[in-house]
Amino acid sequence: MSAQDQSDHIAEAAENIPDVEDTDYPIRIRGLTNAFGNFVVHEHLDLDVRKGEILGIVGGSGTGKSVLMRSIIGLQRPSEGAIDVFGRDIVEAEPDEEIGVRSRWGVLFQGGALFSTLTVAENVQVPLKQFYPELDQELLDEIARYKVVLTGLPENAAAKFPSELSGGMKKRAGLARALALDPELLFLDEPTAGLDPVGAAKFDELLRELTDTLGLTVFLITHDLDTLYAICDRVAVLADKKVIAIGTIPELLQTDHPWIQEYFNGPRSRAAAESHDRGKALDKTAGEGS
Ligand SMILES: Nc1ncnc2c1ncn2[C@@H]1O[C@H](COP(=O)(O)OP(=O)(O)OP(=O)(O)O)[C@@H](O)[C@H]1O
Repeated sequence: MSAQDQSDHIAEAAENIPDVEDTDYPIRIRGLTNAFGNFVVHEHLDLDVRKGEILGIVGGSGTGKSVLMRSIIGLQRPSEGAIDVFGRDIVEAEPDEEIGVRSRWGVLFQGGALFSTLTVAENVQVPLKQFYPELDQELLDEIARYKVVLTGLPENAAAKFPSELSGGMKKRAGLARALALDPELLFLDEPTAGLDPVGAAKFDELLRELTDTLGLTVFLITHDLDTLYAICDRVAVLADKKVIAIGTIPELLQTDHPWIQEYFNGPRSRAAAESHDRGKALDKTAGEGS
């Protein structure tokens, strides 16, 4: 497809995005197609992310969850389609062009992706220096310390290198960096992968708490069924190159797509659901007793 054709398709898709108050849906995607050569990952995919929600993104391995995230943050130019973030067109913008939204999101990539030669504080300061080069070092240090503590790390973790941290601490440090710019939108790619169940549950708890207190909207790629039950408001399912369903888990269970049935009705999902229900019952008992 020529560059002109590509632009025409994108412009056409953009017209299909209804003109609503952008704050209701910080992310709106219409007709997204991503392909690598002849291999099509997404085909005419639509998705709306609601303000204030934690949206879980699930799908089999290779269904394009990470590619979808990369498209939204402008790291993967789609072959067709429109992606609006806070009402700004991401697809048409050049990667370095200042379009006023890049500082409004934070990203935690798969594996944390901390710079190994920088301390945690210096890692947190990377986006700050990029967007606010005029900030003096004293203020940078203060902001980094605050973000470190915000994510539940001890203050002395700020001076440590990633190699000196446990897996769970590294995830928190990555989260601290993702929160450096006080974003409204947070993208997380499998944040609890590799954590033990207790560490994963604590990370989930932290994420829910931060989402509610900071008013975040969260795009969360995960394979972790406990995470889906514990903290996601809705779940979007990627299959057949599209978002085939989106809703709460009970709503998804109403659909008869085989992957959804297998995923949410399988033994692992039932165990996660039961554990979640037990947790809620215990919370209720504790609440009544106090
Ligand atoms: N830069 C690239 N070049 C070629 N193919 C790519 C590229 N990036 C991703 N792909 C392919 O696109 C498909 C979707 O990849 P993606 O990483 O988004 O999957 P995923 O759903 O996140 O998978 P997983 O759950 O295993 O992490 C895969 O088949 C992958 O090999």
